[in-house]
Amino acid sequence: MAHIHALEPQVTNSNYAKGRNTGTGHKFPDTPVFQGMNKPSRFEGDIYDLEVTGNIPKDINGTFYRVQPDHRFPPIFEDDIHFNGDGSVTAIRIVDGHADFKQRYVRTDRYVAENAARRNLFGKYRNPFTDNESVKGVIRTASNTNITFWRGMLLASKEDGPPFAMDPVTLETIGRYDFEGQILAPTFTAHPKFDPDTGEMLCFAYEAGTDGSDCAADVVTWTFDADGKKTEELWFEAPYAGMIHDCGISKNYMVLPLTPLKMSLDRLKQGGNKFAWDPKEDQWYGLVPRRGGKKEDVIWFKADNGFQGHVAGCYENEEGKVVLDLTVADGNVFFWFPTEEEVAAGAPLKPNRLSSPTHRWVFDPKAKTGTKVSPAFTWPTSGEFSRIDDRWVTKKYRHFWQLGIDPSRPYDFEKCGPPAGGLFNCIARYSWDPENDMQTGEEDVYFAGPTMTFQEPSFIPRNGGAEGEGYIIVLLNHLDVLRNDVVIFDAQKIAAGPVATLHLPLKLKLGFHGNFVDHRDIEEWQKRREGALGPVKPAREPLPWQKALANGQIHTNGVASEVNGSH
Ligand SMILES: C=Cc1ccc(O)c(OC)c1
Ligand SMILES: [Fe+2]
Repeated sequence: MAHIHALEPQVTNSNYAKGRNTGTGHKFPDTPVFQGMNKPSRFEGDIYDLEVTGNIPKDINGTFYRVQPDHRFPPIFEDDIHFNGDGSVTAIRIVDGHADFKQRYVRTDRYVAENAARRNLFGKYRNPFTDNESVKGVIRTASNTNITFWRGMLLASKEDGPPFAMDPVTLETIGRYDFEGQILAPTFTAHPKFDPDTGEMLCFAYEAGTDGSDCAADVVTWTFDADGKKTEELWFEAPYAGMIHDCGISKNYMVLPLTPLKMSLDRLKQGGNKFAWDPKEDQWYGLVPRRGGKKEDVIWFKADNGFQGHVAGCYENEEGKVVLDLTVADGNVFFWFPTEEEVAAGAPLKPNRLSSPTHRWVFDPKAKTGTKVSPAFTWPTSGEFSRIDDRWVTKKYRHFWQLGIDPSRPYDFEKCGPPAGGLFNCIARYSWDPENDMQTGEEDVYFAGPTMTFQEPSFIPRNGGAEGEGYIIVLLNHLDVLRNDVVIFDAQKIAAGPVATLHLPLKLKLGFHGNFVDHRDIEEWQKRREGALGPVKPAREPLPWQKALANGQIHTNGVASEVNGSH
């Protein structure tokens, strides 16, 4: 009798018929989204004292957190996308030249429901019309995009839902976090920003008006002071219902990049994609006053079509204008959300060949809304995932680090296949040159090698150091042997290569964002929370849209903002 494995090519897809999970098998799709480096890891566990090549600097005492989408169960739809995977958090605790590893899923409401059913119940990315009936009204977010530290807790976030709080030491999920009842909106950004001088958290949400799935243009911005009290809340409308992923903050403004990836409720109802790329639409930037602003005060700038990546720095220059530096690609980065025309034509999905330089925009707060702008200049860095020394958020900064895409370098296609997640084969420090009007500057580049790519870097400040003095910590993907390392560079000497390589005995997934947290901050908050402040309080009540749904009410646009009492 043939061994069962000999039959594998025939049985692999027994789980899918006509693109849908039939429930007859328990295997992930055979698509590139679930293969090779992208194969679900689904691992939770701990590794004490990782193997190290080189020396971990003794002055690092803290934890590097990062989060990855990692589907727990074979998806309902065979063509599911990476962005729809469950959030799974990595913690690399570094102390005294040693490093320990921990990996845990975020126990979202989605996780809990699917875990109990031992199967996927939520359908397509941000399309509740494709869900199993049993999870109607359950918060769908997978909390898979960023992990930030706030007042003694980690917040795992994804822009389609509220954040979930986790314990920074154990990675146990505490629960959905509503800022002690202060945020009842259905959505929350994956890119909250922290003002290093005031201790405030600046955050926002888009598609924020009703149930988080209305495809409308309602936007809200919030500020929390260092004591966790909400001090600002401003509701307004974006020029169109598109994606607003990252933001920049200066001392007096928040800048919201609006990307021409458009939402459509009709499309969702037909079981289609959440977003469609619109190559004819402008990229926009909303300039939002940080203090006491009214909705009439929000100024929108537009520029020729482009796809905004992540923000490096943002600050106000000597003339009081707002400078925003970020990568902007010249086409649709999210090729899995093609144009409506491409979908109608059944065009196959394929990555676009794009250039992605770093743009500098300079916005005049006295300009009229709708003003057309073009970049002040561009630095042809060709990359993504910019980071700075976060102590310089809101300030004129010198250094940023970015992953680079350099197709002129050797790549071992035979061993690695197409580069999963993009050919991020370089990491670089870029330092604006004050002698050259800060328009270009020094490039300090390290090439990973022909079988390796990087994930997003994070900066670790050196105690008492000047701007950019410290380390860069970053995940390295071994695409040939499907394993990950964590590498640490001297932040000022990237080209010199890693000072330490921490070897993981396993493969993670391609993640998105991460942050380093100094251990003194964790300890200080532990003391406060063991004392008068008390433990982190998760949300106690369902969100307004959930209550409305449970009462059979139709949750119309504006209901949530009335509940929030802000108009
Ligand atoms: C990188 C951007 C991005 C934008 C939206 C998402 O839902 C996401 O999920 C991982 C990632
Ligand atoms: Fe992001």
